[in-house]
Amino acid sequence: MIETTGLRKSYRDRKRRETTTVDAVRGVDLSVAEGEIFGFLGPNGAGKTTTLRMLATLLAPDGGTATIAGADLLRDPGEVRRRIGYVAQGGGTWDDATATEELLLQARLYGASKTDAQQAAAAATEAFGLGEFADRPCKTYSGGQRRRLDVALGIIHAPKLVFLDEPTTGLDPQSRANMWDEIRRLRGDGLTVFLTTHYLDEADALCDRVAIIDQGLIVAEGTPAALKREISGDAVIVGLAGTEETTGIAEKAAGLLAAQPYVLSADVREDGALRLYVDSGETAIPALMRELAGAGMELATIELHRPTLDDVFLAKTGKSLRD
Ligand SMILES: Nc1ncnc2c1ncn2[C@@H]1O[C@H](COP(=O)(O)OP(=O)(O)OP(=O)(O)O)[C@@H](O)[C@H]1O
Repeated sequence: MIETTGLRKSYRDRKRRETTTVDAVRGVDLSVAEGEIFGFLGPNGAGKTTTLRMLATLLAPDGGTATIAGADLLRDPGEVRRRIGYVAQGGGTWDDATATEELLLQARLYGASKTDAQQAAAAATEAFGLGEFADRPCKTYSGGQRRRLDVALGIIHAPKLVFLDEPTTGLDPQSRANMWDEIRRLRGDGLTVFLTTHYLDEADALCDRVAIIDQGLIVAEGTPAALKREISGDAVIVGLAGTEETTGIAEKAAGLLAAQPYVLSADVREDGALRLYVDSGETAIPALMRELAGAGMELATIELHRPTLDDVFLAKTGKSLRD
C-alpha cells in the first residue's frame, strides 16, 4: 500500500542573513502492506510529520520515490490524494458547524452527488456513533467526540489508506480505548491505517507493524513482538535466600547459570539480585529453578520482565518517550 525509497526533505531556515539547512528526512525506505495498522514512532523533531505530510501529498519531497495506494506520489499526486484520507493532529472542523454539515460538505468536496453525500454522512454518523450529537455545533463536543468526527471526515470518501496524525493525543483513557476500537474497525473494513503516536503502549497494542524514525532515518521496522525479541529477550530477576549476608552466593549462581544454553547473559545487580536475560521466561524459569535447587541454593523471589516497546525505542534511539 505504501512503498518508499530514499525519501528526502530538507528545510531552509532563514534567520537574519544566515540560511541554515535542516535535513528533516534523510532517505526513508518504508513498506506498508495492505490492510495493516502501521505505527510511525519517533522522538520530537525526528521527522514524523514531515514524512507523513510528504506521503499525504501535502509537502513535495526533495528526492526519492514513493508509490501510495498504487499511484506514483511524484508523478501523480492528484491520484494519490483521491485514494487516501488524512486526519491532521488538530482536526479541521468549524466550531459553529454541526457534524452532519461537516460530513455533507466533505463528501461534496470529494465529488459526491447530493444524494450520495447524504447517504455517506448517514453511514458515517452510524458507524462512528455520532448520532446523539450530530446536529449540535462542534464547539459543544468533548475531545473524544471531536476526534471521532475528525476520523469520520477523513474516510468519508472511502479511501484505501488513511493517515492519522496522533489520533489519541489529549484523549482520556476511555475515549482512547474507543478510538482504538474505531481504528481496529477500519482495519476490519479493509482499510490500511498509517498512524503516528507518542504512546508506545498504543503502538504495541494496536499496530501490526511499526517503524521508528530518529534524526530523519528509519532505525527499526517490524512487528512490535519481533522488535522486542531483537533487543534483549525476557529478563528474570532472582532473589536468593541469604544473599545479603553472603553476597558470594549470587555471583556463584550467576556463573552457574551463565553456562546454561537457555541463558543469554547473567550478572548480579547492585541490590544483590541475580539478573538473567533469557530467550523465553516460560522455558527458562523451571530449568533455572531446578539448577539452583541442585546446587543447594534457596530461591526467595523470582520476577519476569518482558521488554516493552519503550526498551526498543531506548535501544534504537538512546531516548525514552517516557521522558
Ligand atoms: N517549516 C519548517 N522549517 C524549518 N524547519 C522545520 C520545518 N518543519 C520542521 N522542521 C524541522 O525538521 C525536523 C523534523 O521535524 P518534524 O516536524 O517532521 O518532526 P516530528 O518527528 O514530527 O516532531 P514532533 O513529534 O515534535 O511533531 C525538526 O528539526 C524541525 O525543527
